[in-house]
Amino acid sequence: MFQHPCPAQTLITVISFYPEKVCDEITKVVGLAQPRIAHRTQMPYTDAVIHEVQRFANILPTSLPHATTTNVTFKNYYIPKGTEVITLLTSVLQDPTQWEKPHTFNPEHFLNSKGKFVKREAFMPFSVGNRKCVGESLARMELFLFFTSLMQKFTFQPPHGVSHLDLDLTPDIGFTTRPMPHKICALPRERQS
Ligand code: HEM
Repeated sequence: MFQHPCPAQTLITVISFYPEKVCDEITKVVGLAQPRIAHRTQMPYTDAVIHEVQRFANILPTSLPHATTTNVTFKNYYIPKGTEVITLLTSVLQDPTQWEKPHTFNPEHFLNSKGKFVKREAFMPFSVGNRKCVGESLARMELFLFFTSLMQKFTFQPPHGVSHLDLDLTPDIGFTTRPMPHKICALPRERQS
């Protein structure tokens, strides 16, 4: 059994419990300027948070279906030509042999003891191989620029009178894992000169 956390739940975890470190990094590296991709290498914590969101709440858990083009024997399983194969990316993204805390949101999965960003072989939300996502570079740029821009300009919280614990964070699991619709307030941050 694998857990499929809701992307919204993960985002709320991030904005509720992790904003300070991300915002400190934004203040230090980006300031009031428009975030640029060149900032990413100087922002290991933010990069780690984004990677951990994708690991913890991957939006395409079963990747895309494929079929074998020849007869294949894989790990003692005989798979005849033409068999449809569906890979479960979550089995790798939450593999207890690969991750220190597979079922916990933990940006430290992508940081070494000195706080430097580390790549992990088992990080594969875009799948692997010849047919891996062709939009990976674009998606990764967009994730960084959107996330840092939003965190730079807003704080996020539930509507007045609603605790973040009251929000319905049940994931809408289908071909993609999506959040259920819910209301959240984006409050402009005070500009500091
Ligand atoms: C966070 C964002 C994204 C995630 C997690 C994601 C994930 C994936 C995954 C898991 C696959 C299946 C790979 C396989 O079959 O083994 C895939 C395929 C694909 N993705 Fe993405 N993707 C994202 C964004 C994008 C974007 C922005 C584009 C285009 C601009 C894109 C275009 C494609 C295309 C064309 C394929 C099919 C590739 C093929 O069959 O050869 N994706 N993606």
